[in-house]
Amino acid sequence: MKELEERIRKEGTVKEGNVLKVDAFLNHQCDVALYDAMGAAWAEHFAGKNINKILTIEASGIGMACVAARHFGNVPVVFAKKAQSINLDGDQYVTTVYSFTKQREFPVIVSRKYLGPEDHVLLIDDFLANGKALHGLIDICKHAGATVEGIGIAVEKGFQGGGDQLREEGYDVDSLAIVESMDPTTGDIEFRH
Ligand SMILES: O=P(O)(O)OC[C@H]1O[C@H](OP(=O)(O)OP(=O)(O)O)[C@H](O)[C@@H]1O
Ligand SMILES: O=c1[nH]c(=O)c2nc[nH]c2[nH]1
Repeated sequence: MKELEERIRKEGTVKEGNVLKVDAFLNHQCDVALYDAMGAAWAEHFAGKNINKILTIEASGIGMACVAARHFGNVPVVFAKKAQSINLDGDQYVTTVYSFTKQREFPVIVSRKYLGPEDHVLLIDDFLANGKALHGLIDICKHAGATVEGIGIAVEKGFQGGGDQLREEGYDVDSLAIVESMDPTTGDIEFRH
């Protein structure tokens, strides 16, 4: 998606440790018009798929998933929680995911009330790096008997391999920008086309 690539080039910064910082518009300060264009792009890619729910993971996926839902007939958005809470009741699907930015494992929790065998799910997230978060969400869908219809990602870091692994596993992954390489010394970013 040209608009997203341009924003990454203009406002993104490359940090040591394979970190691309895009918090000026994507995952701290949120450009809602950009989110809307991203939602439209995913809706075009997944047109014809019977999607009745969007599943994401806190925190950064939530905003863009909610805006994207407007392009999928206002389907409900469920976000997996990364901590137990007294506000979470009843039966839950639970798995564990290693967080790329926080560098530790988190429980990933979805209430059984909000995901089941009747669900045809679009997974959405801001970043796809090693694929840990997505595999956690897929794991939860498997436990729930839900069908994963596709995966919509804003920024995939192609060089970390998580996206290609998911494609090899047969998932339809639509990443709106795929970073093929990035250099923290020069700040250069190359995209895959
Ligand atoms: O493909 P992966 O290697 O799993 O990396 C991608 C995940 O990393 C980030 O989550 P993180 O837990 O780092 O932070 P967040 O709270 O900002 O969503 C991002 O939001 C994705 O969920
Ligand atoms: O802001 C972010 N930048 C990244 O490079 C990244 N990788 C996973 N999750 C990420 N979030």
